[in-house]
Amino acid sequence: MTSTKSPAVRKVVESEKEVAKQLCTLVEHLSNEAIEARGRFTIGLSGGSMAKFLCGGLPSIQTSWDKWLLFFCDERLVPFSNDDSTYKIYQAGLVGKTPLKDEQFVTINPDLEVQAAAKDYEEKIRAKFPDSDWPRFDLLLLGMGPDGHTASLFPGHPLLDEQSVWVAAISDSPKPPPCRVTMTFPVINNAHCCAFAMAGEGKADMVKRILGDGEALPSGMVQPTDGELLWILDKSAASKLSLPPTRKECLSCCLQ
Ligand SMILES: O=C1O[C@H](COP(=O)(O)O)[C@@H](O)[C@H](O)[C@H]1O
Repeated sequence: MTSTKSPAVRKVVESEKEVAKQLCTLVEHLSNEAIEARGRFTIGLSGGSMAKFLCGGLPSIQTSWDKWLLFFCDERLVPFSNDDSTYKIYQAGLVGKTPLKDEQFVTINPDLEVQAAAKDYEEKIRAKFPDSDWPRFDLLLLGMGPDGHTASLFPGHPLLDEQSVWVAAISDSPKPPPCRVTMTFPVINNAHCCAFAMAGEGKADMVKRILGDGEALPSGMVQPTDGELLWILDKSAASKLSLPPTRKECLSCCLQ
């Protein structure tokens, strides 16, 4: 990994619908770029509102779907039949509605206990990134909780300092369900691109604390060392930022 950090590109749009549209345009652009450059597209998904943005818009994009490999930035350790399962949401929202097949999702094994599930998930990722010290995902899509958490990396939690594993187990998540697995910061910050997307007034205070005041909360610790960082916000989520600039020279091609 190199040590240059990219400044965040902030894109502020009118509405939640526009956030989803911008996000799906970004995914389309980066998937085609990655497939052309590296022959495949490796994307990490998040749960919560991110799943709604993507499941609505991705079915209409133009991409070589058979070249996609989909991972989870974090996943809740519950059966795939449980409504808390992030895989369940994407499976229902994308398989059958796009040409994506179940086999293209790299999923956790929800039958394992949490430490074993993290180890197993790391091995599955390692198999797709052989001979790598750290995996280099094309795109990691991240959400931000009201406490500033991202993936399953929560404020004040010892996992924020985890530097040795690709995937960590958490059994005391402050947000239910308590048992989850999560990518760690060295993995997240080694991606070609990390993108946050969010909408609504409920995100505004935390957006200001992180992007405006620079507080070192987990979402603010997403700083790719040699990649792009993008925050797509609607007007309400950006409403407490005094000046929401967009750095036009970067990623502008796909975010008009
Ligand atoms: O629990 C989780 O929360 C975050 C944020 O969710 P949101 O609905 O506020 O966007 C999500 O990114 C993460 O994947 C999930 O496990």
